[in-house]
Amino acid sequence: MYRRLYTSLSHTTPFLSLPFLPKPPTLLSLLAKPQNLSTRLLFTSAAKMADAQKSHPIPALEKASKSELLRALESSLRTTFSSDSICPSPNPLIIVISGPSGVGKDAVIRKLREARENLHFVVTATSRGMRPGEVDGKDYFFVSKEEFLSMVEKNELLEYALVYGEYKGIPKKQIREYMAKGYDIVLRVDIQGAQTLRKILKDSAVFLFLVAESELALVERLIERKTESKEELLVRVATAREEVRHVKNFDYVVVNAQGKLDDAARLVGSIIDAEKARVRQRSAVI
Ligand SMILES: Nc1ncnc2c1ncn2[C@@H]1O[C@H](COP(=O)(O)OP(=O)(O)OP(=O)(O)O)[C@@H](O)[C@H]1O
Repeated sequence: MYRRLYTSLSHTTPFLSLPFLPKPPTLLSLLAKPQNLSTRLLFTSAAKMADAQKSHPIPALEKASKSELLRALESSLRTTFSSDSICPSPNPLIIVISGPSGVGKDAVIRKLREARENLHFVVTATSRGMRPGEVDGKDYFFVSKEEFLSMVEKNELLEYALVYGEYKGIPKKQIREYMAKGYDIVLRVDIQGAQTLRKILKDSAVFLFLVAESELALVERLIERKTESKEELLVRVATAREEVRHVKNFDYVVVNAQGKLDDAARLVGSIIDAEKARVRQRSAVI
């Protein structure tokens, strides 16, 4: 092709001797020198290796021990092999788990807590009453409305919201303390909270959206939980329908299908593992 272009140009435009166009390479010149940069580099480093081998011969592989071979390789390369980690340790990660009411956020987090270490599950402060089985300081910090508003006043919360008539908010202090110790942070928020956190944290945190396999499954789950009044149930179901549209603002979507809680928790764990292996790490500052 190159030869054809060169020939046709020099034939059709005789007044142009085309000094800017180099002559096509001859077969001999092709054989004589390496053509591209990588071949040339290979050639050069192979030549260097051959020199090094002459001055520091590497013993026969079948006769030398591993440490003899290591020493010989080191002296050939004129450097020692470092046992330092090749990759720096990953940054502490902030994982935001959200989804419609009753989808299983608490249930998935409970499973995750059993299965993984080095995760800190931020305990949210709330002004709502305690549900049966909940423990203060473990499930939530249950505070009065006045106490909650005082925390807001002192700028102690990363984000807060009024949800179904009750306040919920994330204390900053806990996040800072645990991130300083190298823990990954799990935040459990409703969709409204996730939207606010996205604005504050942008891409420095990873956002997971939990969904049921269908709208029907979600409603059945809420009915079976038996923690809502008729009126609350209606509001939550209507809200959930609207909330599913927000999935596009999240990084990952995890289906928590009926009876498949373990699978959902495992998938969340795999997402955390993948995030820890990212080349460009997220870096959150609170
Ligand atoms: N995969 C699942 N299969 C069956 N039941 C489930 C599954 N996941 C959660 N549940 C049950 O569904 C109900 C709602 O779950 P959970 O309380 O964890 O939801 P939530 O998203 O935290 O709700 P809210 O935002 O209202 O607090 C609970 O009774 C829980 O045990």
